[in-house]
Amino acid sequence: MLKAVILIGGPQKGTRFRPLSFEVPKPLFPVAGVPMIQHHIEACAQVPGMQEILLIGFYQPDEPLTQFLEAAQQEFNLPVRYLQEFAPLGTGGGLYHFRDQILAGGPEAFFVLNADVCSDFPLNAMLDAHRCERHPFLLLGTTANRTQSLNYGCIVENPQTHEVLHYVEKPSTFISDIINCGIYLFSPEALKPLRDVFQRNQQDGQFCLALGEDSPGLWPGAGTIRLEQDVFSALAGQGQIYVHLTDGIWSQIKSAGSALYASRLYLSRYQVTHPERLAKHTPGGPRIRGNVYIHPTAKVAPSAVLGPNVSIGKGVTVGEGVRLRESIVLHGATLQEHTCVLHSIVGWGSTVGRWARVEGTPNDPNPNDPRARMDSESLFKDGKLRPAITILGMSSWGAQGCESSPAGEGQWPVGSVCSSVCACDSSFSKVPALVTKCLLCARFCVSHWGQKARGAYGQEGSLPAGSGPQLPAPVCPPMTSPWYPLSRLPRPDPC
Ligand SMILES: Nc1nc2c(ncn2[C@@H]2O[C@H](COP(=O)(O)OP(=O)(O)O[C@H]3O[C@H](CO)[C@@H](O)[C@H](O)[C@@H]3O)[C@@H](O)[C@H]2O)c(=O)[nH]1
Repeated sequence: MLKAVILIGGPQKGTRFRPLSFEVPKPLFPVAGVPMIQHHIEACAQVPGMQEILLIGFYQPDEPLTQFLEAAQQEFNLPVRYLQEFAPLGTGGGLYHFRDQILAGGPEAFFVLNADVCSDFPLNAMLDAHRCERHPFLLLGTTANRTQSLNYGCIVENPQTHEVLHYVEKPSTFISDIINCGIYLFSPEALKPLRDVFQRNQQDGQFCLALGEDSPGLWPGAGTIRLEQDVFSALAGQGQIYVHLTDGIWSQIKSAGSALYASRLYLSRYQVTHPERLAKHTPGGPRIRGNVYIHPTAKVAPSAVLGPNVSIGKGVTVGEGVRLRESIVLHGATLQEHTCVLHSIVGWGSTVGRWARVEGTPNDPNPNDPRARMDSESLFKDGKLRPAITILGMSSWGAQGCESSPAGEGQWPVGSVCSSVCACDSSFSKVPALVTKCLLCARFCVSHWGQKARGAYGQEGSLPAGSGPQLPAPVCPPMTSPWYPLSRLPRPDPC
């Protein structure tokens, strides 16, 4: 009997995924048409002997999460339960805290999966490897180039036995090109080292308290366990941790750009795993190029051209003559006639006006380097904007375009792009506008052509106070360049 645990983190995690993680918990963000962790659950459900899947995190169990769990239980005919940590317990703390639930029923082993990875999940191969030797810890490893390996847990293995001899989490200098995929198979004995770390942390805590020190600054709290540093690094070279190497698909999903890349990987995998999810060209239907997912409730005009690598969510409307490529269009969005959307994510309920062009810059791994991985670094480096996909945030006013928005300055729906002079009577209304959220400080912004494109954070054209997430003071960099690829939006008609 087997179990699986998916580490889903919580609201404080996933900051690089903003603004998309404001609207849904990051693990539920749709990648290739289904929530990110549904890919994990599907893979686990296919392992013979899988009895239960546990999600561990520190999200409040809200409606979307509850609905997702119910739907997953029905679809996979397996118990899928959420266990909420009382506080962020790190990657190992939740496993120790909920050890009784994990070990209930006596599983021979349990998988542990990070939620924010995209993979073909070679779980059966890992299980075969585990059953030969029954080591307490089996890690899935893959390769990365020298520079990018520093962003991951790095593994030095014995090439004959695959024992992990040395493990360093995100080293500052090169250690190894074998990286930790965040996918593990643990035997029940793996929980013993976690108990040792827990007890040691408790003793450290008592020591700190005895010194009268403020404990949070000095020790992480008895419950917090970092699987990578506290367990893997500590036990490497002691015959307990082994690595199973894969050359299958794998990528982290940290930023919105990496979600688009992951969507492409999963869409191509659907050819083998779920061909029924891929749209096919039918007479009288839209033209489909390459791998495209269209939710059955979406309305797509026959003259639209979609693909490759497009995912269209529930209730989306795609107008006549629309061109969509390398993009995700989320629930309830509307793409009006002749819109062109490339390398972008169009947020929930957004409207892109007629003839608008929304284009991001792909930042995929270098195709000439077989070991290259997706970079998920910050949007700005050395004060300069790095190439990135375009994201339109969610529309707060539902699926309305600027043309039909309520009159008055600052009344545009977030996420809309106005392609023509709009009906509202504001000083901004005579030029095409993009209404979005600042990717860094999450304030609402309206960017316009000309001078008003700059310095618009929460000032001119901003949405009414209280309409967005209340966050601390903004951390926007100086506006040395527009933060959005404005040059790619349609220019206003000079007349
Ligand atoms: N339940 C729970 N989950 C957590 C917590 N903290 C993080 N997680 C979850 O644990 C996973 C790892 O998150 P991070 O701590 O952000 O680590 P990382 O930078 O993604 O690096 C990890 O994954 C890499 C592969 O993607 C590894 O290479 C690396 O070694 C490490 O395991 C994510 O799925 C995250 O949601 C926590 O306190 N509680």
